[in-house]
Amino acid sequence: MTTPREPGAGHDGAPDQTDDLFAVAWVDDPPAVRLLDQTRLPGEVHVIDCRDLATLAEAIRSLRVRGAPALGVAGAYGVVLGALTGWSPGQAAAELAAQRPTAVNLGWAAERIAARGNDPRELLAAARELDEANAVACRAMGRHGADLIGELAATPARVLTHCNTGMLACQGIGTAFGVARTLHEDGRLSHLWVDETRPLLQGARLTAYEAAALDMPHAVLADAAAGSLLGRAHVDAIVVGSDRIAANGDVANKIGTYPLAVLAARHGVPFLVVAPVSTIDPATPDGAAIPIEERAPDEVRRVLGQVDLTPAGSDAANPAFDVTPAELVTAIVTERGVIRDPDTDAVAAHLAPSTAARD
Ligand SMILES: CSC[C@@H](O)[C@@H](O)C(=O)COP(=O)(O)O
Repeated sequence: MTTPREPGAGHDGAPDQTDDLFAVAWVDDPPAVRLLDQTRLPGEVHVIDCRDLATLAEAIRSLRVRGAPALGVAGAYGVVLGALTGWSPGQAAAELAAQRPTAVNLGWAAERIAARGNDPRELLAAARELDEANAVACRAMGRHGADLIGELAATPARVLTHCNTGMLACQGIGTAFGVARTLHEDGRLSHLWVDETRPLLQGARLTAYEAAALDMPHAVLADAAAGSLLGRAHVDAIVVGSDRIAANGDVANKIGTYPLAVLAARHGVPFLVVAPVSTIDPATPDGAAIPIEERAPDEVRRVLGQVDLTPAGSDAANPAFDVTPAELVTAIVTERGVIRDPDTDAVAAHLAPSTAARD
């Protein structure tokens, strides 16, 4: 199956060259959470329909759907699916949230939908609302982030990013990738440097796929090459997403993000974190309290499950995320605007006007 959306519908109402791309969709008959299987990209555009919670849970665990905001949408529709297949909404939310412990959007969205009661029609309406709000938030983040780069760096800018934070991770145009895309649409992106993002290569496989589909000037690099590019002044700004932002502004994101923040500080380059307000978790006081997902050693020992890299007897460490201390973050960009020099007070002030938007 390859055409999950109406041709030309776009992801936020605006037609683009990536209309066949999506992360998550709801299907009515028979009820299913439809996913574009991201483990098969870029080679194959393959769609799967999850008709029960166990199938969806496996898909989330194995990164067929991934990226914090898209996980939130999958969790939201997952609660609807659960309610239609014999689960209580609360149990369904807990089951889904347990699959990816670091990405706070998953549990947040699932619990938010579950709190709406037991009527599947009511749950579906709420999940659809959340899905659509994501796309709107992405556009706002893209604009705020692009304008901030225009202020902090020379444009057209050479931007470096990590992992995949585009429409595959978000449904809308993306978080960090949405900033690069907005710069591109403005004619202010000179080049996008794409970290390959070991071990699962979300940058090489997914971000490059989206950048190519949008004709964005880009190049993939080995993660370890970022320091060389910064050392030679080939990077004007680093822009990343996040899976959870603590109340003090510490940021969890894909493993390899923290070294980029250190490099950015060393070279005086702005380090921007772009994420919706729903990624800020006021219940997590600081980075040390963020649960870090440990994944299977084989993801490191074998290339995409196919080629052995290490001798049979070698163990491997595979933390999926790292934590960047707030002091290394130039600014956090949300759909509401910019948190400069984030700390506990600045984050609280950003949330203050309408905590209801997150709760
Ligand atoms: C907009 S997405 C922000 C993060 O979710 C993204 O940078 C990331 O780390 C994704 O990790 P993944 O393990 O692929 O789900």
